[in-house]
Amino acid sequence: MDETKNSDDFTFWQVGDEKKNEPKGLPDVSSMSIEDKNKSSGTIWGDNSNINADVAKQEKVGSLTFKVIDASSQRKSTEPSKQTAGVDVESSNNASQKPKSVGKKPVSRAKVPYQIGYSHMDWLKVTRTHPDLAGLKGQSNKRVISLSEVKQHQSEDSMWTVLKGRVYNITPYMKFHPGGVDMLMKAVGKDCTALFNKYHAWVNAEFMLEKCLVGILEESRQ
Ligand code: HEM
Repeated sequence: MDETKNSDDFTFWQVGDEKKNEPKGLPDVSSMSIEDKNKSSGTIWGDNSNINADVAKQEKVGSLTFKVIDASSQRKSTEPSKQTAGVDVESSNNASQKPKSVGKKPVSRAKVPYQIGYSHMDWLKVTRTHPDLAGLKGQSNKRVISLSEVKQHQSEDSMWTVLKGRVYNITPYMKFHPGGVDMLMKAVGKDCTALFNKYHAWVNAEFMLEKCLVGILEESRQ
C-alpha cells in the first residue's frame, strides 16, 4: 500500500475502518484448528449430506457455540466440494491436534556484520568521491593485462583480482565487502570468477568495482 498518500486521501481513510466491513456472527476462530476431512471423521461436518443447505445451524461443541452454514449447497451435488474438500472446523477440545507445518526451514546464512562506515552506501560514496581508486596514476584502464601481472599484485597496498575478464584493484573495497575481508582475500592475485559466482552470481560487481578497474585480462581479448 502506498503510505506516501496525502492524509486527505478519501480511499485511505475509508479502508482504515476495517471493523465496519467484518461479517457479523462469526465464531472466534483463534481457538479452532483446520483439519483435512478426508483424513478424519467425527467433526461437526463429518456427514454433511443431511444438512439443510439453506439453514444456518447452531452448533455447540464443548464450550463453543457458533453458526454453521453449508456453503456447498450453492454447488451441484455431483461437483466435488472445494470449500468442504476436506476442511472442517473443530472445537478447542481438540486443539492439541495442531496442523502439521509444511515446507522446509530456510537455511540461515552466516552474516558478517560490517563496520560502521563500511556499508554498501559508504562504498558508493567512496567511488563517487575518490579520484583514483584503481591506483592507475594516469594510465588507461583499457590496458591489456596478463594473468602473471595480476599475480604480482598481492601486497597490502595493491591487491588485484580478475572477474569476468576484467582486472580490478580491490584494495580499497576490502573492508567494504559484506562477505568479509578473509573471503575477499581468496580472490587476490587470481581469477575469482568461479568463487564469485558460487557465492553471489547476482551481485553487480561490474558496477560496484567500476572505479577499481585497472584493465582487461589478456586472454579475454577478442
Ligand atoms: C571481487 C568482487 C566481489 C564483490 C564486488 C563482492 C560483493 C559482495 C556483495 C555485494 C555481497 C552481499 C551480497 C548479498 O547480501 O546478497 C557479498 C557477500 C558475500 N561475498 Fe562477495 N564479493 C566479491 C567477491 C567475493 C569472493 C571472491 C568471495 C569468496 C571467496 C565472496 C564471498 C562472499 C560471501 C561468503 C558473502 C556472503 C556474506 C553474507 O551472506 O552476508 N565474495 N559480496
